[in-house]
Amino acid sequence: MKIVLASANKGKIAEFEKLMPHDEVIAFSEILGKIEIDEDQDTFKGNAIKKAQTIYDELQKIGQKDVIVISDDSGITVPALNNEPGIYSARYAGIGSTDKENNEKLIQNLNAKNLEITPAFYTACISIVYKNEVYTVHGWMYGNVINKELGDGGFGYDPMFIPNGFDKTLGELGYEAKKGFSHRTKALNLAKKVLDVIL
Ligand SMILES: O=c1[nH]c(=O)c2ncn([C@@H]3O[C@H](COP(=O)(O)OP(=O)(O)OP(=O)(O)O)[C@@H](O)[C@H]3O)c2[nH]1
Ligand SMILES: [Mg+2]
Repeated sequence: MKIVLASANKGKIAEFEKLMPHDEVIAFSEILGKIEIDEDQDTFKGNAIKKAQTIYDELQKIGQKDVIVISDDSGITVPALNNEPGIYSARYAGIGSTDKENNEKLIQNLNAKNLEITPAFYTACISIVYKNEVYTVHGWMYGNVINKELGDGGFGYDPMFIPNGFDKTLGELGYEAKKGFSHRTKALNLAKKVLDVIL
């Protein structure tokens, strides 16, 4: 069955395609074009459900009834910075900001507190909508964030994040390492169990 990803983030879409090599995975924009979804909920879960439900409803309107929609709302949390940026990770430096601008803002805020390295974690909430029922699962990845970017693998904050058990950033380690233990991998492994039950 066709799985529609309710995401416009190229980094995430590339990861989902690699994590689900046996499924027909398609980004919503290939069917529906550009849709802006206001991520106005106060949790990863709330925003993940809103994204999946919005895309599911749009597909129903054009007669694509028998689809599975999967969304991902994710971000990085730094306890020493009052849990910033958290659900605001994609727009930390303002709405429409690039990964580079968000990373610069995180570096500035770490430097303002003289933090060269401090604990941080990623959260991913994946929501599934199928036959108008909603399911959600979460995954986490723990480690430290540093006040500089190293490596150019991954996306977003990956060049600033050193996962527990490693001495390199995800930007240096690259996707093959990240996919073994990332927040998205863990959440998607649970999502696959949900799909096994409901399909
Ligand atoms: O280095 C990173 N490695 C990751 O594995 C990762 N996962 C999430 N993030 C950050 O958190 C925001 C999510 O925000 P978000 O869930 O709203 O996604 P988004 O707005 O980019 O796309 P969409 O899926 O909503 O269309 C993203 O932009 C990234 O900055 C990551 N950064
Ligand atoms: Mg978003």
